[in-house]
Amino acid sequence: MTEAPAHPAPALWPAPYATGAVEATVTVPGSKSVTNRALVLAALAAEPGWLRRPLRSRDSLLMAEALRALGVGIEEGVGPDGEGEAWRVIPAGLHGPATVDVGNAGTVMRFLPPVAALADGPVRFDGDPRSYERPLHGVIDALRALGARIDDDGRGSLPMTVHGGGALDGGSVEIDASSSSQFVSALLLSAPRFNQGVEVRHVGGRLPSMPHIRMTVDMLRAVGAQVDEPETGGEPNVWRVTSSALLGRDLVIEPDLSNAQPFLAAALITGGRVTVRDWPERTTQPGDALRRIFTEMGGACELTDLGLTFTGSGRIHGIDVDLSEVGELTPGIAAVAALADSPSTLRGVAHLRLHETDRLAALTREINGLGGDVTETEDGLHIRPRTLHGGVFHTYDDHRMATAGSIIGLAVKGVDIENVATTAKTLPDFPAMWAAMLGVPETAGAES
Ligand SMILES: O=C(O)C1=C[C@@H](OP(=O)(O)O)[C@@H](O)[C@H](O)C1
Ligand SMILES: C=C(OP(=O)(O)O)C(=O)O
Repeated sequence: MTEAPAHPAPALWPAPYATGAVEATVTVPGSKSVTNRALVLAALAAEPGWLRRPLRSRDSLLMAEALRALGVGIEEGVGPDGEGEAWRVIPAGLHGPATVDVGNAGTVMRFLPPVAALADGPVRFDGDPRSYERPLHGVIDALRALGARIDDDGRGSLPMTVHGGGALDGGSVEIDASSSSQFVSALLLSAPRFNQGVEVRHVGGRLPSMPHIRMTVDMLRAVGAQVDEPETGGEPNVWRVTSSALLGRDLVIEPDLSNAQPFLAAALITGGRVTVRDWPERTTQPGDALRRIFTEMGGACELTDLGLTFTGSGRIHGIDVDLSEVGELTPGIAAVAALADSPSTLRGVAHLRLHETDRLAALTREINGLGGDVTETEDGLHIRPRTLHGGVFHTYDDHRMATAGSIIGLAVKGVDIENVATTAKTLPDFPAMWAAMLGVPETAGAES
């Protein structure tokens, strides 16, 4: 985690305080994880495809821009049925030289180097300062073992150049993906285009974010790839993808259930009722676990034809929970836990120290800055609820820190979120959506 910036003065957004029970119905934009996988798979397909209701945010636009730089056609417009936004993806030969800005998007920095290895020239990868600190060695080492040439000046991280050779051998590789499941997803997504496909064997400590690997496998199968994996009878910690052509599909992107979290939390915290439209009946998104986790923290949910309705009970309970599978939900759960009637222990998320910021340190510092009592453990947080007071909640360029602070602001007067605009990484309209949920005017400071 970088120090909270002292100069220039950060833009502050007064987080709206909820004066009563929140009653709202919300449409949450498309999933970042599904959109960015769909873009990669469509770009590697043998025929054009459609993405309907894609997420339009910093992370997905960086992915689209990078694929365009490699020669892929991506036309943004409305779908053939005239309903909502749809992007047409037209695969083409992948060309270098090209440059890719990954921003601070894990999906872009991990999923695209294998695609770049298939290009016919050098592809330079660079990004935000934080992207230099996020682990990438799993992808770099694996690609080298599979036949790619990569110049990273020996750092094992960004910036780097992938010298695409027009094709990649592929084959068997061992990786330690305990610091990010995205290493596995990255290799699997491009593997149908490797000459020999791939066999990825994870050999390190516990693999986090398993639902995201399931999402990768499901989406590969949906475009015709043949995948063997542990959960359908394969060897533990081994994934195999066969070399094959991929279909161009017409895919409707699910709403981002992790970005639904603050809205469901609003119902939980205020004893209100919030419906998130179009919640999928079946999904690999980790956000689906909120149904169980938030119910345990106080409240009830119901899945109907309209979506998921969560009703708060007026009480918020602490929770002892392993979040290893659903790490990206941790900031929002920590925020709710800080307002609960009993302590919480959040476990299994040591790898969050390598996310957009060191999320364990950032949550501890910012909740304690409002009068909270949070301690870091080896693999998570221990949160003892205290009466909180207003103050500045710093976000460290982390979208989920901004939404976590906003959750606390619903119950605590005078919380100012520094740089709420960082939510643009995955949810650019967050301040307006939050104000609309509460029926209040959008406040200043949100636009900078
Ligand atoms: O594959 C994906 O789309 C993601 C995987 C997870 O990464 P880690 O396994 O690095 O936590 C998750 O936290 C991230 O938000 C999105
Ligand atoms: C960890 C996250 O993002 P990324 O895809 O950049 O890893 C996240 O969105 O919580």
